[in-house]
Amino acid sequence: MTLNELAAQHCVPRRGAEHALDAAAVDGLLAQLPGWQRSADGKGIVKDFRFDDFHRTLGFINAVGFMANREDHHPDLEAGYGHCRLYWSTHDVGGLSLNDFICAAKVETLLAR
Ligand SMILES: C[C@H](O)[C@H](O)[C@H]1CNC2=NC(N)=NC(=O)C2=N1
Repeated sequence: MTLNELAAQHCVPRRGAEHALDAAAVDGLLAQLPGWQRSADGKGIVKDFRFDDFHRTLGFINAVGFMANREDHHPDLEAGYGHCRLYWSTHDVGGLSLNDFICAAKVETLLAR
């Protein structure tokens, strides 16, 4: 699946370990997402986004937050003056589901220009 095909999908509720993606599926999807990596805990994917100043960082956070509410799928955020680290994981699955990759792809399209 390409980045644009991922970004065109919408999250659906995914609950239970049967929705967890295996290592090969995660590798295949990560290959479509520039700069995204597995998190240290192995249960998520992360990327740190850099911005020139605080208001650009906050604008990004607000755009991500709006999308996340629409999708009912929410990232962990860690931010400072010029950066925001996003962490996507599916709590209801206890690891990575397709929802995490759909949202990561949507973040990439938010930034595309
Ligand atoms: C009912 C609703 O779909 C769930 O509570 C959603 C809300 N947002 C969520 N966000 C994330 N990151 N993981 C989830 O499992 C999750 N579950």
